[in-house]
Amino acid sequence: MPEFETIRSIIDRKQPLFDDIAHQIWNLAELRFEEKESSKLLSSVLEQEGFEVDYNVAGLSTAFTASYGSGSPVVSFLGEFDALSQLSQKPSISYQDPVFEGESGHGCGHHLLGTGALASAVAVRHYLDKHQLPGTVRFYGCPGEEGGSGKAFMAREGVFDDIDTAITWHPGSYNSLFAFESLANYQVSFRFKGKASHAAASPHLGRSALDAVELMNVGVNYLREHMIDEARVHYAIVNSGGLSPNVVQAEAEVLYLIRAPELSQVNALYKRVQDIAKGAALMTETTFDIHFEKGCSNYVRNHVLEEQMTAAFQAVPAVSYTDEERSYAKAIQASITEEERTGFFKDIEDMLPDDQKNLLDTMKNKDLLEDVIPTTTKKGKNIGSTDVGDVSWIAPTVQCFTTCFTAGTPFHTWQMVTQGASTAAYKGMKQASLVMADTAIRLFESPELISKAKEEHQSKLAGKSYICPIPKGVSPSYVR
Ligand SMILES: Nc1ccc(C(=O)N[C@@H](CCC(=O)O)C(=O)O)cc1
Repeated sequence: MPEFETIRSIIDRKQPLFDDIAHQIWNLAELRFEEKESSKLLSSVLEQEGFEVDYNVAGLSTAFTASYGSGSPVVSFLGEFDALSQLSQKPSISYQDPVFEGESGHGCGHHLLGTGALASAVAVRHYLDKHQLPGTVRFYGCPGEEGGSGKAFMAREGVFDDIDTAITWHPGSYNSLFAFESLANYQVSFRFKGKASHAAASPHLGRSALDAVELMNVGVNYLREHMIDEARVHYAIVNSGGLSPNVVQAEAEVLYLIRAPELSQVNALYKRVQDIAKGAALMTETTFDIHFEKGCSNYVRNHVLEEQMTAAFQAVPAVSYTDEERSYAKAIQASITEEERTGFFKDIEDMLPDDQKNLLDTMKNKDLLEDVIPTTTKKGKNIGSTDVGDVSWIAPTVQCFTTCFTAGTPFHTWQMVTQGASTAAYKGMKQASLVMADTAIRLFESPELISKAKEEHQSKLAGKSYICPIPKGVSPSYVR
């Protein structure tokens, strides 16, 4: 069993630095694959801690790895640090107010995610030294999770091939294992070309690419009734062909995100969406080409590792909040709708084991949930997609959520951005660091757990092996 006090004292000593790094990344709010400064901040801490750092990993300028120690086992932590566009927001307030209108913000807490995972790697590095434990601890600086699937690009180049396990977390509004599967997806754009013309004088000579986009979307909307319930297809018109209604739009582009529980199902849907695009082109006498942006795999859970993380959660004391933190959480609650809050607690109810549903009664009165929510091995609800899925196909992977935000805070909102800079969020980050470090040390101390986790992994994959959903030759796409 890990000496929890050792882990805690390492992290305690360095926590002011970690909080400062997270806060700087929050301020930078760099978008996918452009996280130059954020990546540098994290890698420089690891360099100072004696890790060997590789930059430009997999040809991505903001991806890096940092390793400490040698030989096996190789226990890794995954850290993200990208922000979301259009979510600029002032810190620690309870109303929407951007710092700079239209700029980016950390609406998914990745400033905490990357820094919290880094703190675990640092703690484990010192712990290994102190206890003379063999093996390698590695931190993966993973850019572009949002709409970029940076980890899938890294996986395509074999960057994760020698790891034994991967550990990560995600900031959230409760403490628990990440007890969900996630959806595999493809992100693909369809660029239609038509012919410009004067829309009043010679409309008969024009062929509208925008019409093609609209017809394609209508076609896909009819497809929805005839696809599996768990699938999701969304689109954004990223080029509507211009701002003049009196010019027939000669070009237009629509970006699709196609999701399903398995990549094979995504692929089948993708073929049907392509047929719809062909139909739209035929109807409008336009042409189109396809630009494959990225894809990611579904997340494979590992219960052997989850058991260790559950034990780690029990070793870490519950966070206590100040009156000020509680009243801030309450103030944010005022901006969260009844439906959002009800849905949030319904999700927790679904997650709880049948004989522990009563835990919900006390939680329902709270804004900041310090409780650890027990989970089961049953399939959780659909939470979207994550490129952690790709890593989970390569090696046994485990993740948790910790409470960083008030109950019911929806992801990708100004509420998440503003709370991301609050002291309660940093407490959640620290709790995650402690849980992840404790989990990792359990694996270093009992490598047979890794063998068991690998057996489970092999049996879950049932003979299949990882195939990167992103074809060779596709390069990462930036936010437009
Ligand atoms: N623990 C989480 C992991 C991922 C997400 C999330 O929102 N992911 C994006 C990723 C989309 C993508 O694959 O590009 C999504 O599902 O829309 C949310 C919580």
